Amino acid sequence: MTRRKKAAWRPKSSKPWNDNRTDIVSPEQMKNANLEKYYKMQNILPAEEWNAFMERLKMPLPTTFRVAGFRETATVLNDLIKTTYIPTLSNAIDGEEVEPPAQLPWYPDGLAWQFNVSKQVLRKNPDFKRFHSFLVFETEIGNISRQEAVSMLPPLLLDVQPHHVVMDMCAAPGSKTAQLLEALHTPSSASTGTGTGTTAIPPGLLLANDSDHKRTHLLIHQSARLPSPSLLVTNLDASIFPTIRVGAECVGGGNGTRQLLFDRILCDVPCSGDGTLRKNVGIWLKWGVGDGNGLHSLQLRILQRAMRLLKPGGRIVYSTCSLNPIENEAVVAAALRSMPDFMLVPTSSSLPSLHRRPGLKSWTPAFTFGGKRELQFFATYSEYVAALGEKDEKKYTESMWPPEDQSEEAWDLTRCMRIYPHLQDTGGFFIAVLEKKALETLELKKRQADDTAPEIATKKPKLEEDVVLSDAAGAESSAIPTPSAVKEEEKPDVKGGGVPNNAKSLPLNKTKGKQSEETGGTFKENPYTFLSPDDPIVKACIDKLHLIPSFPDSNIFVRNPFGEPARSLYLTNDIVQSVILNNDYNKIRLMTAGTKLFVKQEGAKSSADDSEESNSKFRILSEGLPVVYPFVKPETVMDANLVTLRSLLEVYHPLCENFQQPFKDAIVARSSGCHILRFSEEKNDSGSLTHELVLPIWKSSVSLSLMIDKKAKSALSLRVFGQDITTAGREAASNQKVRATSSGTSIAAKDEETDQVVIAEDPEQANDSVNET
Ligand SMILES: C[S@@+](CC[C@H](N)C(=O)[O-])C[C@H]1O[C@@H](n2cnc3c(N)ncnc32)[C@H](O)[C@@H]1O
Repeated sequence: MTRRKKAAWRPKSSKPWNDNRTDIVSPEQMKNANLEKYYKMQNILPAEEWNAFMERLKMPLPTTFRVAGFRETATVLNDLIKTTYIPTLSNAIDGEEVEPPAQLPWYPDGLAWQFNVSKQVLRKNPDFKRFHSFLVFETEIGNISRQEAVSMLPPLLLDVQPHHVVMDMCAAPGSKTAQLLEALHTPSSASTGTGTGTTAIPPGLLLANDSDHKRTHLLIHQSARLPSPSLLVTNLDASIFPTIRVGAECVGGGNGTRQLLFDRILCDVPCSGDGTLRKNVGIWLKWGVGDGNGLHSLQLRILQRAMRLLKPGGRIVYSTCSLNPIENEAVVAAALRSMPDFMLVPTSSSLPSLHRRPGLKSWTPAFTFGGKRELQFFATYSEYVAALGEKDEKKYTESMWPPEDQSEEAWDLTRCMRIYPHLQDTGGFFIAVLEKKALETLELKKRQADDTAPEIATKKPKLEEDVVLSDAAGAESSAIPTPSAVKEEEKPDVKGGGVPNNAKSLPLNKTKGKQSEETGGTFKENPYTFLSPDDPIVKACIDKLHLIPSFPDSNIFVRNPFGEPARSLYLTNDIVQSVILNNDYNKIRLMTAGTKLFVKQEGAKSSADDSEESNSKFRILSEGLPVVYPFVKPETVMDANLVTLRSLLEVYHPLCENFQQPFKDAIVARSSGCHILRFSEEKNDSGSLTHELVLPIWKSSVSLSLMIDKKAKSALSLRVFGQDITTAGREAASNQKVRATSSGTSIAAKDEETDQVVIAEDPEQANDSVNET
């Protein structure tokens, strides 16, 4: 379970950007004798760097953010930051040179930024204020993600491709999940930054898991910002993550089902979090050696489980925001020794402009005994055991000590990556990249080791599943003691919650209701019921949007046992559908899958009473449009210009007859219901659109509505027209003026009072768990 610290560690209120948390810990309190003693003993740094390291630990973190979302949108927004905002942000203020935001040099495509300006500057400088409100709006709608710089690293090193089967084992609140999803939707290598376009429906999948139910909801909220038919979210203990079955046709062909093995796994495990000291200043008061010691066993079990779920040739990134070797190198070393078919990938040449240090080869665990705070260091496990009194429990395992034999090059711990705060003004972090030997290498090794090799060589190659299972068996007989062996789960029972393997070839409506039969335990999610492509609502949605035949119309599901398209229709890709059909969603605690695509337009009136019209009451969600758009016949999309966009933003329901020609005639001729508008690049006196934009509208009998939410409208308005021209935006501005005038307080003074530089806080920060970045 997560080690969540008590109330004293949390902010009293949400303070998004005020990192200098003097409300909790004064600068004088930023010291901890045990912490210093412990890390000095570990020799984490050369002596001459120690002071710089400690000084930096006491300073607030600079603000970092990432331009998020699908690659094309992100690139457009990033260009806007570079061309519109940055040139205005380098003025001297009161004679003081202000550093404009700078791109993190190691982040692909320059999509991540860092800035470090005082609140005074943000208050005084109108250009910074303008930049700030741009960031606020774009963050609220998910185009910008405020994330610690070091926390952006693990997904980059995982090198996810669209065809990969990926798992994020400890995913909540989901900032790294969002990056992984982006990579899954970006053809070509996301890590090298060469990705350009977007894959609307990638063939691979991302399974994001977290054992904390509440935090899993945050994760779902976060990842909904990037609609993906390839996403699954589960709520399980990663250290005993069950076997997932999938139709053989999705994993190389054949009949029946196979165990789903992963190409890529991120283990961003729960940790003591002392690398986040600059942000979570409460750690200065609370840090204890027991935090890391107590987590070692869980961390190791999670990593070992990931290793068993990995395909041959696959890759795992293990990461923590802790500096403690017990949670880092010790876990990696023990895991490698328990499964010798893995190697550590050298990381020194990846992301060349990132300053990092190699992993440690030696360290000395420390403990406190008898309620005393004094640390006792033990160079070996046997010294520790010898020091225990008769009544003392032998709580810790040998795996916490450095391995004696470190001659194996493939397990060289210096291949791990350590990031320290003083190296490039970040938090502290640890990353190890592990790879499992490819199938051919494994088989060759088996043959060499086996006297009966010639006989085996004539047999069919082993299934991936068999190889993994035999590895697991090997692991359990390994000489290295591990905190607790993970049992290989039995194949899940597919009868209650799943359907036969050939479900897709069965009439799909036969699956309706099946999964609702078993709703054991406390898991109370609605079932997943796939609709037949012949379902009248599915057909109406497809017809209305003029989708081409390659649209995966048999992958649409609803979340009720009866297959009633009551409110929302969701879309998966083939492999996610196969996971849903071949597993009991209760047993795998499947919280959500795929992406919501169509929703019923409440209050929509049909102009005719026939059922075809009433089926057209469903509309495409704006978030789902990027997924569907590649399947829309281009000639059915309506062209519109900036004048039309302005009217749609300024008024909630502009009348069709008030639009300019030629759009007026075109929209009048359309039936009521959902339509898609396309705006091309354009510049006029009032605004400028630098990229093609597609938006959904709803036509009632006489008027139109732009079907994006208020915040998205405001953000779009700021981007295109340089100001918030929306009804909501105008109302908010005039209310603010009235409030300021009636209280006699200027808006600037108000800012001073709140003492914040505000961009909507990311949920990670809102939850303020000490053990994460
Ligand atoms: C460091 S945080 C993950 C941060 C996340 N990767 C991100 O970037 O937003 C660790 C997470 O592990 C979860 N966790 C703790 N124990 C777990 C377990 N046994 N299995 C799965 N998740 C666990 C916690 O709930 C927490 O959300």
